[in-house]
Amino acid sequence: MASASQDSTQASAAAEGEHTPVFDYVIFGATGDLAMRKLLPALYNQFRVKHVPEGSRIIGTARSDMTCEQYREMARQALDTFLPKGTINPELIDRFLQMINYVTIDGTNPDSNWDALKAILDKYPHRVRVFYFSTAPQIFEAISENLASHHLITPNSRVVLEKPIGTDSASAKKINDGVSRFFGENQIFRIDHYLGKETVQDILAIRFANPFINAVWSGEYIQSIQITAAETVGVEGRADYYDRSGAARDMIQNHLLQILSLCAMDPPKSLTGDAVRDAKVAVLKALQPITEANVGQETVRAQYTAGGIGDHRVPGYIEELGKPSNTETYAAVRAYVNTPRWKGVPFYLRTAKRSKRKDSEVVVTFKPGLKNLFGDQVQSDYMAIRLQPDEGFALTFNIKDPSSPTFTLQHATLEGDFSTIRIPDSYERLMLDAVRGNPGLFIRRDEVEAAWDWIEPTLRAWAANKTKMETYPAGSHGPEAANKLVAQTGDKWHERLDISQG
Ligand SMILES: NC(=O)C1=CN([C@@H]2O[C@H](COP(=O)(O)OP(=O)(O)OC[C@H]3O[C@@H](n4cnc5c(N)ncnc54)[C@H](OP(=O)(O)O)[C@@H]3O)[C@@H](O)[C@H]2O)C=CC1
Ligand SMILES: O=C1O[C@H](COP(=O)(O)O)[C@@H](O)[C@H](O)[C@H]1O
Repeated sequence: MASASQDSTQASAAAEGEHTPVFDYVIFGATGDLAMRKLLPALYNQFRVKHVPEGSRIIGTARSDMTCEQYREMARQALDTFLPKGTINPELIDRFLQMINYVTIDGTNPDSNWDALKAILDKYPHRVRVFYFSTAPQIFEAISENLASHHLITPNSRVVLEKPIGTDSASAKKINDGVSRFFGENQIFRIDHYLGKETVQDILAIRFANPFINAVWSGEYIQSIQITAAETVGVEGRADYYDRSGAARDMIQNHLLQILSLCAMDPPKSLTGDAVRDAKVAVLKALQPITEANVGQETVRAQYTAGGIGDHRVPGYIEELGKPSNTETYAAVRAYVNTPRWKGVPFYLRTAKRSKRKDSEVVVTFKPGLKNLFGDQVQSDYMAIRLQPDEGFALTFNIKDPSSPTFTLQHATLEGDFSTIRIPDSYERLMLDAVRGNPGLFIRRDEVEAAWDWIEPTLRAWAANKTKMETYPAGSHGPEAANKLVAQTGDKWHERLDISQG
C-alpha cells in the first residue's frame, strides 16, 4: 500500500513558490453560515500554519448591528464549533481574532456605513484587497457598485464570487455583466470549492505526470468514466435555496462538470490559469447537447423518500420540506464529449443527497485486455480517484494467481492512501489564491456560461416534466432507473465497496 506522511500544506506551499502579500480581506455576509462554517476556519488554519503574513486584516460586514468585540465573540464560537479538534489552539485563536474588525453595512444601500469601511481600508491604499461576496448573488452588482462609488476598488483589489452564479444562462450573464461593470475579469475570482480540493487537482497530476496513464487516456483504451458526488446529508438548513435549485444546478452544473473537464481535456499548453481554463472550456463546448428528444434516455432525476442512514431514520424530501416539490435531490446524466479523444465514450455524472454513504470519486473503467489469450476471466481494470472521504486512489490489475498451477487470472488492487496527511480544506487554498492573484482554481466567465448552456435544456425539460421524477429511499444508492441508464451502455455504477473488493 502506498502512503505519504509529510504535511501537505507545507509541501504544496513550497512547491508553488508563491508569495502571499499582506492583505485586507473584506467579507460581505460575514455573519452567515458559510462565513462561520468555512471562511473563518479556513483563514484561521492558514494563520495557524503561518501562511498569513503579519499585519494582514479581516473585516467582516453584514447588516446586523454589532460591535467588533461582539463579532469576534461570534467568530470565536464558530471556530470552536467548526474547526477540527486537533487544530484548536486558544492562544492562537486569540491572536487570530485580533486581526478581525467588523463594520455594519447594508451592501445594497449607497448611504450605508461605507465611510467606516473606507477609513479602515484607506490606511493601506496599496495593499491587496479581497472583497469576498458571501451573500445572495442577486446583490453582487449592488455591492460592487457601492464599492466603486465609494472609491474602494483599487488596482490591487479582487472580488471573490460565491456560487450560484445564476440559475440559468441568462441569470448567469446578468450577474457576470453586473460585476464586470466594476471589476475586470482578471480581478474576478468565481469560487468552485471542488477545484480547491487537493484530490481534484490530483486529476491533472495523475493524468499528465505519469506517461503510462497519459498514454492510455482516450477512448482507444477507456470504456467509460463515472463521476460521483454523493452525500448522506439532506438539505440541512438550506431548504429554501435547495428547493429552488435541485441537484443538477447545485452540483452538476458546477462541481461535476468541472471534474469532467479536468478528466476530458486535452493537455493544456501549460499549467497557468488561462491555459488550463482554455482546455476546460474546450471540453464544455464539445459536450454533445442533451435535447428534449433524448433527455429521457440520457438523464435520470429523483427525490428521496423516507429511509435510514445507518441506524438513523430520516423523513423523505417532501415531508422534510412540508410541501409538494418538483425538485430533484438526485441527478444522473450520461454525457458525451465530441472530441477525437472521446468519441463514443460515456461520461456518467451522478449526485445525490441522502445517499447510502458520503462518497465523491472518479472511476475510470478501461477496456478489457486480450480475451483471445485469457478468455472471459480477464476483467476490466479500474482506476478510482477518491476525492473524499478516504482520499487516495485505487488501481486494479489482472495478475496471474501465484497460488494456481494453471494460468488463472486474479484481480489485484494497488491503493494509494492520503489519510495520514492533513489535507487542507479547499477554502484554505482558494481564499489565499485570491490574495495571491492566482486565478487557476477559479472559474472563468466563459466556463460558467458554457456549463449553463449545456445543462439548461435538461433543466427546462425536467421543469416541464418531460421525464419522470423517480424516487429512492434515503440511505440507498439511488433509483433503479440510474442503474438502467449505465447498463444500456454496458456499465454499472461502482460503489466504493466494489472497488476495494477489487
Ligand atoms: N452555506 C453554505 O454551505 C454555502 C453557501 N454558498 C453561497 O454562499 C452565499 C452565502 O451563503 P450563506 O452563508 O449560507 O447564507 P446566509 O443566509 O447564512 O448568510 C447571508 C449573509 O449575508 C448577509 N447579508 C444579507 N443581505 C445583506 C445585505 N443587503 N448587505 C450585507 N450583507 C447582507 C447576512 O447578514 P445580515 O442579515 O446581518 O445582513 C449574512 O451574513 C450564498 O450565495 C450561498 O449560495 C455556497 C456554497 C455553500
Ligand atoms: O456546493 C455544494 O457542495 C456541498 C458539498 O460539498 P462537499 O465539499 O461536502 O462535497 C453540497 O452539500 C451543497 O449542497 C452544495 O451547494
